[in-house]
Amino acid sequence: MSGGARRDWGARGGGPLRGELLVPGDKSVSHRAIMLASLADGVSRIDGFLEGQDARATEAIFRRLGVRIEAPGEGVRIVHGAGIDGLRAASGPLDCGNAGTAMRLLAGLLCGQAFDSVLTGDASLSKRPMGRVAGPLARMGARIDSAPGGLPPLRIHANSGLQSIDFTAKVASAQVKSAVLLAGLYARGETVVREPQPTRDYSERMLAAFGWPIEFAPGLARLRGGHRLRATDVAVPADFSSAAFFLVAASLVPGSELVLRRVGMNPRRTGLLQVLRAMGAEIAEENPGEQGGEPVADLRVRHAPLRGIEVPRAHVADMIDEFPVLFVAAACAAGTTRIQGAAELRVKESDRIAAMAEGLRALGARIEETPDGALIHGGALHGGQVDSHGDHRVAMAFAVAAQRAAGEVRIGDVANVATSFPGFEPLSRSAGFGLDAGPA
Ligand SMILES: O=C(O)C1=C[C@@H](OP(=O)(O)O)[C@@H](O)[C@H](O)C1
Ligand SMILES: C=C(OP(=O)(O)O)C(=O)O
Repeated sequence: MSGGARRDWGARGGGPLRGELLVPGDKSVSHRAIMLASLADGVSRIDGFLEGQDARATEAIFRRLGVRIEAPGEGVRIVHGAGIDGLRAASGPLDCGNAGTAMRLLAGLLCGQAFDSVLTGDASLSKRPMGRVAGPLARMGARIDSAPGGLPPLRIHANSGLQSIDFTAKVASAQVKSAVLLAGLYARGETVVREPQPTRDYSERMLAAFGWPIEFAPGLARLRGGHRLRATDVAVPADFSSAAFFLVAASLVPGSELVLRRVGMNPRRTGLLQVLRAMGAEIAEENPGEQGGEPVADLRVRHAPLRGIEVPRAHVADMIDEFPVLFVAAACAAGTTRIQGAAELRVKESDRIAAMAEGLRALGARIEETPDGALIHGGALHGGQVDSHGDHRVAMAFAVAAQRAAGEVRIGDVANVATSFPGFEPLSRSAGFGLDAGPA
């Protein structure tokens, strides 16, 4: 589940980047579409489903929980909803693979069921903190056992009466918010989640689309237990986080012009766009529209010289998955970029501050790490050997760095790119990236 055999890349600048690209479907939306469609009454169709390992892990888990899911074509799923109380116990543990989203949202959802479940993950997920969901869920009356330190695996005991809570989260995390809201579907009374900074609101929007009464505004969500979900079709937009690699690459490589088609533009996801523009990037939004209740647009990006900035803390949650590639933009910009308030990066698939600082230094960049960010001094990059630490976003960020580096960049341990961005290699090559799969 965690990407299979080790793979490496050899990457180098291949000249200007050009063309029109459609990146795969949004990962956050794909996870949630499977979950809510599985719990709904009736049949839902999902189009644009991400055929990546993370979303497929969630799909496989719901099949094991007794839900019939057909896959008639690439990116299409027909989900025969089991109803809000229709899931069945699976025999054996449920493997979330590399997906923090799967494990944390499922923790919330499964503590509302009439049976016990065990959630496991790969080596990376097994090091990620689950106390942040187990804590509030325990306050709701859930019984969840974890390994020492609040780590996976999680054993979730059958629901013996969940109570609603009014929960003020310490970390800005859509996964924590979603876990509490999903448990709230099964709780008596009104569940309220308050956030220190607003995070992506896909769970809220999608619950509303499936007919569950919910009130939400940036930083706040409230719902009551005891309703039912109505099947609905979901059209998943292209993932902004996947488009981000091309936004930065085309900005950095002279002569480039790329169009990223039909990209999801939920304002809680597009912080990188504001930050890149403040750095001098030329990115235009064209053909704005709507897909599956989400704003979408084509993004046209042209090469432009970038300058370092202080990244506003207010944007951090809105670009939490884009920091690896922002590190690359900053390392190639004129002047210094300061990142603060981003300690969450240390508990993602890898410690993304350490992984990016280590790799960019190996390519000649000057970076000072801080506990919650970094100071990145822009300059020229040379070739070298870097390690992605098994982290998909770190691997793709270094493939972008290589397009601007003076020599070849060898990137170790890239198999996990398939968790979020299947087809990254051919798609990026079609845009002009120099990128080969090398020997291990
Ligand atoms: O809810 C989601 O779908 C996600 C929330 C974010 O995690 P946190 O909630 O841990 O910040 C993000 O990093 C992850 O890729 C997807
Ligand atoms: C952090 C990420 O995902 P998850 O938490 O679902 O593993 C990511 O995709 O960058």
